[in-house]
Amino acid sequence: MSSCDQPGLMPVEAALARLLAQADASAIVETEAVSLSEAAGRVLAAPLLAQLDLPPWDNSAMDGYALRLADWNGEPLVVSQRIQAGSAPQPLQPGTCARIFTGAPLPAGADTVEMQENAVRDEDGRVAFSEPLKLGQNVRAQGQETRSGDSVLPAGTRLGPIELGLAASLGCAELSVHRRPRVAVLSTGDELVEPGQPLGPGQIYNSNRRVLIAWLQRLGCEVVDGGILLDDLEKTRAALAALSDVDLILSTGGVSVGEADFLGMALREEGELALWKLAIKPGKPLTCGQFRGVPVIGLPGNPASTLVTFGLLARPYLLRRLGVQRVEPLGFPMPAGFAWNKAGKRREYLRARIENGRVVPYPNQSSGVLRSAAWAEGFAEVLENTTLAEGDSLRFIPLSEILG
Ligand SMILES: Nc1nc2c(c(=O)[nH]1)N[C@H]1C(S)=C(S)[C@@H](COP(=O)(O)OP(=O)(O)OC[C@H]3O[C@@H](n4cnc5c(N)ncnc54)[C@H](O)[C@@H]3O)O[C@H]1N2
Ligand code: MOO
Ligand SMILES: [Mg+2]
Repeated sequence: MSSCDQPGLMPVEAALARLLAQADASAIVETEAVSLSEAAGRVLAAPLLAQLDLPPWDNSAMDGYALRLADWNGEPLVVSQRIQAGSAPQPLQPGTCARIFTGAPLPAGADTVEMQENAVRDEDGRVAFSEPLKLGQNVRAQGQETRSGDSVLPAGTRLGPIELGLAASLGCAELSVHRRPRVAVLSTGDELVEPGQPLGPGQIYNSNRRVLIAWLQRLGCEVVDGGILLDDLEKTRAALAALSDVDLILSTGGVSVGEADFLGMALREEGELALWKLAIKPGKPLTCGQFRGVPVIGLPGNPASTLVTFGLLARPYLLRRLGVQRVEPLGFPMPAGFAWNKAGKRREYLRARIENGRVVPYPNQSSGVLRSAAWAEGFAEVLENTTLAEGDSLRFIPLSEILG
């Protein structure tokens, strides 16, 4: 990644634009074929082309009777066949109708279906229709959804339940997807201990590792768990050097201006460092660069800072490397349920909920408080240099938009 020579705080948009440009330049192009059962969360490497028409043939949208409208003179019709879904009908005998069910193929010659609620059968089994009929009513025409050869999903589509269902509807058993990005997770900090171990003096449990590993897995990444990295320049250098075969090294902590902030030192010595002091709160000291050619994103260690910067910057970067075009959450406008009196230089992402139609922030917005995010339903965005009165509109970004 190129270094940043801009003084002061970099706006969030500018940082994201740089990250996405880097992602485009290092797109993961290798592909593999996966079965539909393995494809959830993966990204299409080629457009999905329809191999057949959908529906494959004209069929009935209702349980009722199929007829050829031009043959009907208003008199009751004899029922000449019964067509269930999954059967192959005979051509319609002229001047008759066919009993038909939803999803069953229309017999050749029929062009109209009347639902059974508007049909009356007499003692002879003939059918009279009580309402006027319209040509083509209740017929789902062949190809009305998709024509063979249509591109139904573009390359770069993330495959969720709907896309998998669409592929299945077209008979695709396998899809061509980008290979999973290999992402190494390093948790830096002498103070860190894994859950299950006793806490010594000055120690805390490592929570960022769990957040990132679970989140990356949801994003379809292959995770290389680098465990805890002690605050030591030589160890940092060695840990980075051992990760020469990953697509991204993602670390937490050790990026501020403290004397134990070794990530930046290692990058400066043997790679490239762009220490982007971002106009974002939490998350200001996000660090990006490369170590011996491997991209590195150093997220700030405070748990809420890790969460916000991963969600708003590292996640879009990773998705873009897979060719996903729209990678930023949209969110939606909501009225603030609070006043914001002090305009800040950094854009704030408050961990917040919606209560009674208004956005309410968690009372403790310290960047060390992960509990704020567990309570929250999303981020309330307060733009830089902005004050808010209660009722003013702000953008609310639901966590559900970024957690997958
Ligand atoms: N003099 C200054 N000090 C700080 C500044 C500054 O501008 N000038 N920026 C502050 C901001 S903003 C942030 S954010 C933090 C970022 O610091 P680092 O990314 O270098 O992170 P550490 O110092 O290593 O840790 C910060 C905090 O987070 C805890 N932590 C770290 N890793 C984990 C983990 N895996 N799980 C749970 N908690 C973790 C760590 O114990 C610290 O409390 O710097 C400010 N300082
Ligand atoms: O990014 Mo820091 O978390 O603003 O405190
Ligand atoms: Mg640290």
